[in-house]
Amino acid sequence: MRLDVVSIFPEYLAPLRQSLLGRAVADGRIQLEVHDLRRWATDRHRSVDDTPYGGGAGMVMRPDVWAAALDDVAPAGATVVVPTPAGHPFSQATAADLARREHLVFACGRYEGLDQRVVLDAARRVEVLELSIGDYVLAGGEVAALVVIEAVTRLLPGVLGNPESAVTDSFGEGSPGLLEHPAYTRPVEFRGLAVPPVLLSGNHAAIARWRRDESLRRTARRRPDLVARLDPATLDAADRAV
Ligand SMILES: Nc1cc(-c2ccc3ccn(Cc4ccc(CN5CCCC5)cc4)c3c2)n[nH]1
Repeated sequence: MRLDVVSIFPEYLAPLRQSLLGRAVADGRIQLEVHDLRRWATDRHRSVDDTPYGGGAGMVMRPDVWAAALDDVAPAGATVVVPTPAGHPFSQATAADLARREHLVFACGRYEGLDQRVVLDAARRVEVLELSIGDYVLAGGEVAALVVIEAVTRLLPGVLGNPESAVTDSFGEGSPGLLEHPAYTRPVEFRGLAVPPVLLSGNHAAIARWRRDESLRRTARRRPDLVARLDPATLDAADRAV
């Protein structure tokens, strides 16, 4: 997979060169290039923003600068991801879809976002996805790009340490729509808090049942919205008793 990120704060993307992802980049399993948007600015002040038509607070990022950047960085066949508070909700399903693509380009805006014609023009020749990572407003797209890139690249074979967990995570295929159960490790007692005895029992059926129950309880308590979406066919009699 090739990743290109365009931003006026390229150093914001430095975390992509750390940890497992950084190693995948260093050994060429992932190609990563971060570009400073100002490279495509034309005037001597290298300005990238201007006042909004129709008035309103803040500044909007200029279409000419962004279009020039995407012309260079996003060839036919690339997928352009534009983080925005107004985007389609980013989900594990979206991450799995993006993980199957060869070339992702992230257009990270600042100020009040990009002139909409940047999206409209790019969509004429590549797929453009406007994505929101949650219902809160960040100061720019860089952190959202880091979130999407991490969620996507951890699904790539050979990038994640433990391929198994990508399946059993809360929103992975392993346990559809349930939050994951609590996890424990040594010591067996810590500051007066014990590990649930079932986990020490070696009774794998009882352990699986306990984990399932805990997932159902947590999901019912913290995410009633997910419970509403659960497919009743995936709930057995014991589930219904929780
Ligand atoms: N999931 C998620 C993604 C982002 C995000 C992504 C890219 C950019 C680029 C600039 N901004 C700041 C920003 C500030 C104000 C407005 C204006 N809107 C009016 C009403 C609510 C806000 C838009 C945009 C970003 C924010 N935030 N949250």
